[in-house]
Amino acid sequence: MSPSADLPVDWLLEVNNLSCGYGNGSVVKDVSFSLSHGDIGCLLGPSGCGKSTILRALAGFLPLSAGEIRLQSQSISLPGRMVAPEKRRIGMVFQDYALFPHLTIADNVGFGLHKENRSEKRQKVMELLALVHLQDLADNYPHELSGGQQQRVALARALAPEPTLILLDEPFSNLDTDLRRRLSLDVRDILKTLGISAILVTHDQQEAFAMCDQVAVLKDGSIQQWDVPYNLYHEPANRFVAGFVGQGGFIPGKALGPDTIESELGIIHGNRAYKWPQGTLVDVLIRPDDIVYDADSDLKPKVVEKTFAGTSTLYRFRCSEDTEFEALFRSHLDFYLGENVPVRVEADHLIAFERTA
Ligand SMILES: Nc1ncnc2c1ncn2[C@@H]1O[C@H](COP(=O)(O)OP(=O)(O)OP(=O)(O)O)[C@@H](O)[C@H]1O
Repeated sequence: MSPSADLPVDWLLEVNNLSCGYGNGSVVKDVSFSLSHGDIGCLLGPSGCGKSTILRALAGFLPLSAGEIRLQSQSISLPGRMVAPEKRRIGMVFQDYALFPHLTIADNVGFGLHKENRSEKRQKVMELLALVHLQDLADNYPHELSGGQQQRVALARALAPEPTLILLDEPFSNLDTDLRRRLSLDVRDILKTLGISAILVTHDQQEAFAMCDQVAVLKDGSIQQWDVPYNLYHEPANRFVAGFVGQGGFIPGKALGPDTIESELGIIHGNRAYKWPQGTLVDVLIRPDDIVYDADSDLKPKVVEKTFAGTSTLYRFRCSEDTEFEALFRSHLDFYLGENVPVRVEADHLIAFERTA
């Protein structure tokens, strides 16, 4: 859980109004967020939005043009002043593992350990390898391991110097879907067990939601919302977040009252009051799980697309040219293309934005 806003917080990481980029241009603009001790944060967004650039600034590889980065209340980056990367106590795990091919797994993990004597080092390395379930492969070489195993070694190596913060740059993107799901949960467990905070960069929102306590959704170098996954999905701050996070699309509507909207799907009541005057034209977010099958409903949109996905089927329905939406039904509810299906809206969260065009 994140601390409540009215309590004084002992932040591990504070990023205040950070701007940075390459050459004279700013790629990241006025980014601010804070991470508390033991939390896992995420930078989520489309390709090119600046996720890795923020990570490079956190690691100390990129100077700031404005703002400040503080770690454990110490300033580590300001315009014109940076603590060197190796002095930050920040570990990194990359997409391509970046293991040394000529070193054994044990030597890879122990590479950054300089203070310990030989036997202390071996003991620490074996403890870390046990943590990532690879103690039996200590004397093997990287090329003898699978991608998932190599990424576990990379994590163990990053954890060895006991960093304050770990940065994970798309660490699972070279792995197949099943493995990346399992490994992301394993990594979360390991970090939580050790109480180590992390920032994960990913464009996979399922991974972000499963692994992280706080997520920043980025667009064009700016944070659109920094929040817990539940709020990003159910309380998106703007239209971009609403469209980027989760499935769903917008249908046109008209405000009848602060929490009531009239649309081709009927009157939609919500859980929040908006300040629009009555009659305001709005776009309402409809998620596939907001639509339920109801044999008694008079609303009977037509199936225009159908995607079978095993236990469920995703339907695309059309009421009119302006009003199309998706619905996810258990696959025993089997309808044919062109069929008119009785449905109704069952949305706990009313998400709508004033229509701009
Ligand atoms: N070394 C560089 N020199 C100049 N421009 C760069 C450099 N690295 C990245 N950029 C530019 O900065 C912008 C943000 O890149 P960044 O790698 O931070 O995006 P990203 O969100 O991590 O994208 P992806 O998900 O594709 O990795 C892009 O427009 C990119 O072209």
